[in-house]
Amino acid sequence: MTNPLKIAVPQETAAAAAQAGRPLLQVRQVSIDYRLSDRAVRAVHQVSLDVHEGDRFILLGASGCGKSSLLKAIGGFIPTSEGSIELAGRQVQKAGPDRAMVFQEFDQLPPWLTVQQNVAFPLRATGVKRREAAERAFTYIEKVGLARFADAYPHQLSGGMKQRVAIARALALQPRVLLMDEPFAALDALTRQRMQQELLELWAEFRFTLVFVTHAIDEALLLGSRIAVLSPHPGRLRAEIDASRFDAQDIASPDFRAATQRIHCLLFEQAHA
Ligand SMILES: Nc1ncnc2c1ncn2[C@@H]1O[C@H](COP(=O)(O)OP(=O)(O)OP(=O)(O)O)[C@@H](O)[C@H]1O
Repeated sequence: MTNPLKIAVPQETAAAAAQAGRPLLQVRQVSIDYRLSDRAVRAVHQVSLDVHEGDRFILLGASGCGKSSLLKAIGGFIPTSEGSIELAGRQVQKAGPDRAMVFQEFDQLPPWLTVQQNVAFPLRATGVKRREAAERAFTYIEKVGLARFADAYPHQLSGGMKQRVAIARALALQPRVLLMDEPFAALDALTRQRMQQELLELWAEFRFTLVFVTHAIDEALLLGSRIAVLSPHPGRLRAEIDASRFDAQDIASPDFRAATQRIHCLLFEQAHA
């Protein structure tokens, strides 16, 4: 069955990029500094990454290593100090609907809007007609299993349900890249596991390109097809790991444990470097 709501890919750009064999997202020698009143803090130092169409790309590192800063720069929310970020061959300079973001916080949904309105609102803001926005919003609300809650307000939902709404809202925009900043970190362990599984199911259906920030090694191995391990403060690219062979059934396997150990060593060694 064809899916009319498959993530939209501008054909000419995608074809051109694919023809040139270029990654969808190119991060080149990017550094990010924050200016404080008396000094500058370097959060990210000369990181280069290639993210290809359909990748589930993980930015993994200890707290404070600059993962969120890098994600925000990809989103166009903060500037880089040096280097460049290109999406489909175009320089990222500001935020845009081609990069939808899901955050960790449960309060990312305007509380005065229903679930349906929360998902439809950004679509309307990007010029989608009212009826199409309503239909598309409801389709994605169904996809995340919240059809019965379309008229509920955020305060009537659990943390996991709010994150599902945030995911539906982001996917409904049909972005070129879905950016997720530790979206499950504030959930209890069981809900987190369920959400990870659901995210993989959504990916299997829509094959979106995902850039996902986490500090949890098991989450990175489960969700990622590729993992960029970042060293601590300022974040530098320490290693890139292929994680495409793992899924939920592998968690107890020797291969999964070995990969966990290897990443642990990378993080541990660098912490003492
Ligand atoms: N707005 C800001 N102003 C000044 N410094 C900042 C700002 N945001 C982040 N930083 C600093 O930049 C560094 C990287 O922060 P960032 O939040 O990107 O790291 P992170 O790896 O995502 O951390 P966490 O996992 O704890 O969220 C930290 O030292 C942090 O204190």
